[in-house]
Amino acid sequence: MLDIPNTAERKRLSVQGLTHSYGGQNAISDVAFDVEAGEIVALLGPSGCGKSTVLRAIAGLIQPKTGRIVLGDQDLADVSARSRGVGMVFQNYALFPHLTVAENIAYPLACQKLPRAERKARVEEMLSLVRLKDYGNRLPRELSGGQQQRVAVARAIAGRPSLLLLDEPFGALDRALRFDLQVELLHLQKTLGITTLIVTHDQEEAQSLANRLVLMNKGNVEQIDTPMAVYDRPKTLFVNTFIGQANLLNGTVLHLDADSTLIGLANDRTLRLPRRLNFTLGSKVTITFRPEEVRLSTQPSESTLPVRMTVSVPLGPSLVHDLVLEDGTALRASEVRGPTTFIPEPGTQLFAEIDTARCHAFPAEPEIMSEETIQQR
Ligand SMILES: Nc1ncnc2c1ncn2[C@@H]1O[C@H](COP(=O)(O)OP(=O)(O)OP(=O)(O)O)[C@@H](O)[C@H]1O
Repeated sequence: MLDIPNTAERKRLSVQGLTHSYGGQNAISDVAFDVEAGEIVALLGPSGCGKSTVLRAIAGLIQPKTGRIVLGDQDLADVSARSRGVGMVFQNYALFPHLTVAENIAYPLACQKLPRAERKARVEEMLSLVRLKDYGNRLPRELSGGQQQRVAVARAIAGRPSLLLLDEPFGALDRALRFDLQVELLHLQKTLGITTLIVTHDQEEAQSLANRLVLMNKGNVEQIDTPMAVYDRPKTLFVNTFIGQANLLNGTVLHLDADSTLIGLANDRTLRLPRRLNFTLGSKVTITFRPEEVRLSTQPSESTLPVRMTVSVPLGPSLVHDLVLEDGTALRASEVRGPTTFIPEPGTQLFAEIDTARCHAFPAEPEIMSEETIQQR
């Protein structure tokens, strides 16, 4: 990898109160977040939540109804898409099919009216950077998907943008190649220090690439945090179920003490959380916990819930157990597999102990209660 100092001026991106609608329907509402200079942030959320709309507004491809976008100390409201100093990479590469790799990379430089000699040097530099030194004379169709995407990245950064926007850049590639390109992109981004915003619906991609995640749902931002904080301390039920797997139990607040809360579950079962929840007595709540926070045993104790084994599946180093509670609610438990790990037969009666210190509680949401109780993505 080349050492290229000062390829672009590092700039902070600030998105404030961004709202946009298509045909009267709000696609995004009051979206606000910052990307620090040189930082990589992922915009993450399910299909249709408004991620691309945010990206398009930042790139200047659409004019938002309200809100401000500031790059460095410049408000971009009156700056054309071309003059924003933004490099973009899309899922479908969008290379010019009739131009060679080198000509594709040189294209934005020609638009910038960079002198020919400098253009040539910059193309060489970019080809080295994305490890395609000997491919300059090929046409895009003579490259693999991964190589084409590397050219798209090279073209996006050739003009030394101060902001790089990536919209599902590896969505069309298979898993192994995705991973390789993610590692490469990280390396490139660190080398160049370009402020980067990546849009993805793939939580693993977001978690492995980004310093911070912006979680979007139905046009709104629900949480902005580091990947670990989002996993460990989700602020909403949506975030909790979208990132990683979560078991959901519906219950009612039965009793509140100074340092514990008793939750009533189906079949007169109860769960005691070791803290006072911020709910009133009688509130309907949804209690969540991760599969790795469930321990199974063959003997009941005061704090266990009876469960019946549906199936146990070995997944690489772990063993994943699908279970049902007495009322039919599905429950998933996982454990690290060892040489002596016991794999119970389907139908076995077991007892689940939930790590109540790590449970989260949210106001019950009727539409989620009627869905499958274990959310898997
Ligand atoms: N040009 C358009 N005209 C009308 N509605 C649109 C247009 N573009 C997007 N929308 C709608 O706006 C909402 C947000 O779309 P957007 O493309 O920003 O979502 P997204 O999170 O990027 O989704 P995906 O991951 O599927 O690309 C969706 O409901 C979508 O149907």
